[in-house]
Amino acid sequence: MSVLAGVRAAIIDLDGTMLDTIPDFHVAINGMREELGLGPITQEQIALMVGKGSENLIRSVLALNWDADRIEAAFAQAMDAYQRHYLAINGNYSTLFPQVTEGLAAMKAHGLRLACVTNKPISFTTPLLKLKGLDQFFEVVYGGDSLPRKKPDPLPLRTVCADFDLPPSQVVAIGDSSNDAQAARAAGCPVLTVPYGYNHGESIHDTDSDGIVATLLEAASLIRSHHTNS
Ligand SMILES: O=C(O)COP(=O)(O)O
Ligand SMILES: [Mg+2]
Repeated sequence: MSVLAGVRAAIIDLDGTMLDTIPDFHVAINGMREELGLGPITQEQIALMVGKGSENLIRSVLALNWDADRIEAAFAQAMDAYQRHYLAINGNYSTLFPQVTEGLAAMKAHGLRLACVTNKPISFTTPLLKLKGLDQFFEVVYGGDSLPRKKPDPLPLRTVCADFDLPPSQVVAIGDSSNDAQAARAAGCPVLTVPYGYNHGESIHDTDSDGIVATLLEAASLIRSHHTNS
């Protein structure tokens, strides 16, 4: 996988890559639904809708019951309720996927610079990274509302490359979904995917990437092996 040979930095996705946040989403979404007079939905339903930011998630959740006009009429109230419920429990039900901390530590030890780019709002992201002890690894963190456009647009990845003063070919993106892969391809970054996250109900094998890694620790080893071989 020679595309990894010159890699000097990594951009890591959050939901579905570092943290299993579906249980947090589940509590917050059902809290919002209850306020709107709607019944609870399952974690499995929510996992199909996560990855394209809060607005998309709320619209998808409401579309289970309501038509477009009704969604628009209630959207501001729904977002307000969702944000309030999410911030009240942010991180309490979510867990680290296996070997995330070890993988990030290994990447740092190999001299890689690290950024986190997520479609999660930055007001959720910053306290969550801190609570889970992940903030220490990242020089740069962008949420879904930090920049004018979010993934799958390449802007957040290109911005990190500029921040690090590195060409995209030297910055690998690692994520769990086709959003991450599309953003990376459009930015010109190599991309690795993990198979355990949320890929809109699609197999990660159908997503265009430079390789599937079982954990972030495996990603760290793979990047290192290409350094030492190059
Ligand atoms: O909140 C989301 O849409 C998920 O975001 P992420 O997978 O980009 O971290
Ligand atoms: Mg993700």
